[in-house]
Amino acid sequence: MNESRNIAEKLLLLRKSNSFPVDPGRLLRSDPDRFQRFSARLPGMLMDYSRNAVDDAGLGVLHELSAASIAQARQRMFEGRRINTTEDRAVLHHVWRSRDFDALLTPDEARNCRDGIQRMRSISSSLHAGHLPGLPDEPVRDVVHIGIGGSLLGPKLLCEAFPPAGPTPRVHFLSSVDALEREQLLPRLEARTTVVVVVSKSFSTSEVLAHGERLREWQTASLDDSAAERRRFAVTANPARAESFGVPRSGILPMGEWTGGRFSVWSPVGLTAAIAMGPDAFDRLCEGGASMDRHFLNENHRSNLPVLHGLLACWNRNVGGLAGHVLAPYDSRLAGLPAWLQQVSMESNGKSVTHAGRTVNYGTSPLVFGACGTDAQHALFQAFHQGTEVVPVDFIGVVRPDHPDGDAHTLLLSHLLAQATALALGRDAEEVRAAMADGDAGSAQAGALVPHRVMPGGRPSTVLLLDRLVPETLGMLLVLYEHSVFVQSVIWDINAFDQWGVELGKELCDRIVPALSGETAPANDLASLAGLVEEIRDRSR
Ligand SMILES: O=P(O)(O)OC[C@H]1O[C@H](O)[C@H](O)[C@@H](O)[C@@H]1O
Repeated sequence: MNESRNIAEKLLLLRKSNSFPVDPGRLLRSDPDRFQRFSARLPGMLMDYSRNAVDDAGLGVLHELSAASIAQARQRMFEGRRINTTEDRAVLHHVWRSRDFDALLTPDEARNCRDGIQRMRSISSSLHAGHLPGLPDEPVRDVVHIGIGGSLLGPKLLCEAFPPAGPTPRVHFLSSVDALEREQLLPRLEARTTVVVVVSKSFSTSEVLAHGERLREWQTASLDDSAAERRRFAVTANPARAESFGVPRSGILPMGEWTGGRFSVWSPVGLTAAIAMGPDAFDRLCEGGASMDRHFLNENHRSNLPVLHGLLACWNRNVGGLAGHVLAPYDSRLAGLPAWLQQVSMESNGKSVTHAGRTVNYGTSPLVFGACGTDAQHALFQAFHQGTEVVPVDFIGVVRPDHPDGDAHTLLLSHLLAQATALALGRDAEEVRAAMADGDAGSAQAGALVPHRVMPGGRPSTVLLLDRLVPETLGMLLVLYEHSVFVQSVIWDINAFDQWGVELGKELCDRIVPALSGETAPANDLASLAGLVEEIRDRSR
């Protein structure tokens, strides 16, 4: 019997035992040392998981059940085994962080990657400085990054976290096939001072090609062919397609078949980010990420941040029966983090069959969402405090601000701590009445308010603190999440590295286009759409 499947099933049994989960409010009130024992540290980072619904016994069971499976799966990934079995691929995105290409790649691949990193460095260094590579007299003021999913979310997050220090180069992102954004952008750009970076592992994604073709047309309307080509770059695992699209070979950077899109920001897929933050800062990001890889590989599971984070996610999902997971970064520079993790978690672990193809009887990826605190407090948090769904929250804070307003920063971090505390401890009827004592708590009207003001508490959360938001700590944070998601996949016995679920929609779309544009009637198996297709066509006349 498969051991990983046993872990998830045993977690379900714990849920039925009624001893778990444990109210985190009760745990915090009864154990003054809980913070010390339920927190883990790395230089530059702290994870406080004391507000989770797990006690020593539960944590012990989690470690006991999972230790061997995690160690084995982790070793297989870092040894370069083909753990993405449905696509028969190794999972090697971590080599872009360690840059130790020779250990796991063929000599040709290693050479190609090293060359790719060097060219990425020199291209990004010129563009960061505001001119075309090798042509200091050709200014560049705008960079348009075209990509979707894994070919966009990581670079966008990094560009928001570490934007260029000066007014240029300005960075723009085009993803959705909705053309409005693009058509509003183009009149603001000048072809001679703009470079286009097309990022697509397959170089066949329809959204990306649609934008790419339009941008290519826009370039050639005002530039000769060679000037236009010099302003085009591509990152892909399919260089032949990029070349026939019109990107010169010197502008095509590799990403490797063994780099999953959602884990690709460390590879040349991060070119736009390296242009914005500068190549040195990009290297520091990768170093931070590599340090988290080493920690994940070598640290005892009891103080191993990705292992603990992943196990707690499974605890919440399978023992707590909780279907959501919220990210609340208390730093506007991390606004892109929820969208990035959404893809990393939901595309990796949004699966219902085990490696062996058996349908699971336990929950897998939670529904990940989130928004920056404190904005989220004024929109989402009411439901987290008093709603019928309990949603675990990751609070992410940065201890030292990069602005001079210390009072504002103290207020920001106080909000973070207050929310985590209120979720865990809540406020019972007696406390509500006491809090109302100044007013007329005894009146019938006030009494009727009490149930509305009771906060159930017992709601789990984790606090992740970065000393500062610098490339190294963000690299660590992203890798913490990547490996947490991997740990969850081990417990759930699912392949985190394929995404077959996105295929059917793409195939259907290809067949709907001719019907919607009036060339054909919807095929028989799409008859359920005939009414809608007709309505849309009628209404667009
Ligand atoms: O990089 P591309 O080949 O253009 O793919 C872009 C994205 O689209 C696909 O549909 C997948 O769902 C994503 O995993 C991928 O990141």
